[in-house]
Formats: sequence, C-alpha cells, structure tokens
Amino acid sequence: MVTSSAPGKVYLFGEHAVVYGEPAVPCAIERRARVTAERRGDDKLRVNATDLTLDGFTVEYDGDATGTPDVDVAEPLLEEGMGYVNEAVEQARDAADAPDAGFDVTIESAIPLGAGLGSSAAVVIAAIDAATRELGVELDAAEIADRAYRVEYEVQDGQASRADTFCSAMGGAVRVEGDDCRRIEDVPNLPFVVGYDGGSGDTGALVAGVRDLREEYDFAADTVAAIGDVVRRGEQALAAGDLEELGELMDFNHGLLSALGVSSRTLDAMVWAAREGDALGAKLTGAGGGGCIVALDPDDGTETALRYTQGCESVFRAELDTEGVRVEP
Ligand SMILES: Nc1ncnc2c1ncn2[C@@H]1O[C@H](COP(=O)(O)OP(=O)(O)OP(=O)(O)O)[C@@H](O)[C@H]1O
Ligand SMILES: C[C@@](O)(CCO)CC(=O)[O-]
Ligand SMILES: [Mg+2]
Repeated sequence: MVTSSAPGKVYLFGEHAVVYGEPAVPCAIERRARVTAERRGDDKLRVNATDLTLDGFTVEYDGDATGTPDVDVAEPLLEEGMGYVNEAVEQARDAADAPDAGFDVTIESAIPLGAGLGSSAAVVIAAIDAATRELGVELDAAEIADRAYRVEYEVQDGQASRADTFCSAMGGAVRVEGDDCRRIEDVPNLPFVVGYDGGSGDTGALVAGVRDLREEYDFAADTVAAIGDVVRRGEQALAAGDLEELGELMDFNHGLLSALGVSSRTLDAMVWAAREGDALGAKLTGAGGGGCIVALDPDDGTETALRYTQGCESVFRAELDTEGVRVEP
C-alpha cells in the first residue's frame, strides 16, 4: 500500500492563454490531494473518493472500466469523477508494464473540486505516483507530470496545457510555455489570499468558449496574446520582487479573462472586494466560471473584506508549497 500526495495551485498569471502557447505562471499551494493505491488480487479498480463533493462514493470497475458502479449516483457525475482516476491508473499500468494490475484507490483531498485550484491535476499526479510505486516502479517528477498531462488532455477532450500538472508535480512557482516547463527559482514571498464562492466551473466548456471567441474575433485572439504580454511583464516583476507591479498586472490579467467571458458575477464581486480591501491585485484563478479568486495582500484587509462579501463562502491564506509530489508515511 502506498500513499502519495500532490499540491493544488493558483495562477499568478496566464490561465487559458497557456492553452494557445502563451506562457503562464502557476504556483503550488499548501493544499494537497492524498491518494492511496493498494494492489488487488484481480484486475479490478475500486475507487473510494471520501470527500468528493458528491458526498463521497465508491465505484468498482473491471479491467476495461465498463463495470457497474455499486452506488446510486447520477451517471454523468460518476463518469466525471472516475475519468481522471481511471486514466491515471492506465498510465501507471503502462509505466510499470502491468496491464492487468488491479487497485483499491482511496482519495482524500483538501482541494475544492472544479474551483480553479487544480484538483484534477493534484489527484492525477498523486494517483500515478502511488500506483506506480505500488507496482515497484519509481518515476521521476518530470515523467509523472508528462503522463498526468496526457490524462488531462484525454479527459478535457484534447484541450489542456501542461501548466497544472507540471506545477503539481514539481511544486513551487513554475513557468510553462507550450512544452517548455521549468521551475522558477528565488521567488519572493507571495502573500496569497484565496476567496472561494463554493461553486465550480466546467473546465472543458470554458476552454471551448475561449477557443470559439478566438476563432470568431481577431480582437479575442489579440486578448489572448495580450495575456501573454502581461505574463512576460509579470515574470520581470517577479524576478525583481516587485509585489506592487505584480498586483497591478494581476488586475489587468483579470480584466482580460473577464473580456474572454470566463469570469462570473461572484468572481467579479470577490475580485472587487479584494481590491477595496487594499489587495495589491486580484484575479480569478484557473478555468473560471465560478470557484476561486486569488489576491495578493501582506495585510489582513483582503481577508476581512472577503469575509463580508456576499457570495464568498470561505477565505484562506495560501502559502507557496515548494514541494511537489511526495510519498506520505
Ligand atoms: N477528491 C477528488 N476525488 C475524486 N476526483 C476528484 C477529486 N478532486 C477532483 N477530482 C476530479 O477532478 C475534476 C475537477 O477537475 P477540473 O479540471 O474541472 O477542476 P479543477 O482542476 O479543480 O480546477 P482548474 O482545472 O480550473 O484548476 C472532478 O470532476 C473529478 O473528476
Ligand atoms: C484553463 C486552463 O488554462 C487552466 C485550468 O486550471 C486549462 C489548461 O491549462 O489546461
Ligand atoms: Mg483541472
């Protein structure tokens, strides 16, 4: 039995545009998904997701993933909940050359689902690591990231970047531009505050929406390119440790994402509350549509402002997690 964990993330800059080859800077945060994999005597896959927002569920699949779930949950929800885990286990079987390996998989995650904090990437990274180790194979973090990217690409219908999965595997702040993925060293202390509206967005649908706009309007394509410009400028501000400028650029990045139609009333409300609470800057994080915003604030003004904002369900500080995927004792 092996348990591995991997962190969620916030985007300092660049979500969505990264899908079209612009650079992005996601940062791992100290909120983890823990996945335990235990080899079974047969080729079945049994998944126990204790704190999925569907109140937890258990599903038993046979080797080709066509078995009948033993719980009474709507089919689409199950499919969605199972897709990532299934594909992650397939990657582990492939890496260990054990096509018939069956597993009992248990997921415990502190990362809200579909809220822009990279729950899918964290679950997939931890699952690949735990399942391959259980089969006696140790992959390095870069290979786990690469395999997890293939899972996200598959489940998100061929529209995914390497950003979330690379960040979760490596930890820290990273820079991703197409296939070029690297860690950013010597990042200043980034005082992240996260506001969560309790909702979620559909990553696949939101990415498809941006793609359609981009194809329809040149100015939407220009907006995506402008996000790339913000990110490049942001990298300089990050290297200089200039938090004021980082904040200003986060505000700009949010405006551009909003123009691309991926914000929402509550995300906007939280962004404005953060700014009125004297945040250095604030933006939505991840796919958008609902879920989380991230603000930069070394003081407690943003937290206080968000606590009094209608639609904001919880507020927390998020520390940069310099550690990526790891085995848990
Ligand atoms: N605790 C969990 N147990 C099982 N599956 C999970 C868990 N957390 C996430 N998932 C899977 O990840 C999916 C959510 O992924 P999605 O990409 O939509 O959102 P996200 O990764 O949280 O946000 P974003 O990609 O915007 O950062 C869920 O529908 C589920 O399939
Ligand atoms: C919206 C997106 O850029 C980030 C989702 O966390 C999609 C992706 O990069 O795969
Ligand atoms: Mg995701």
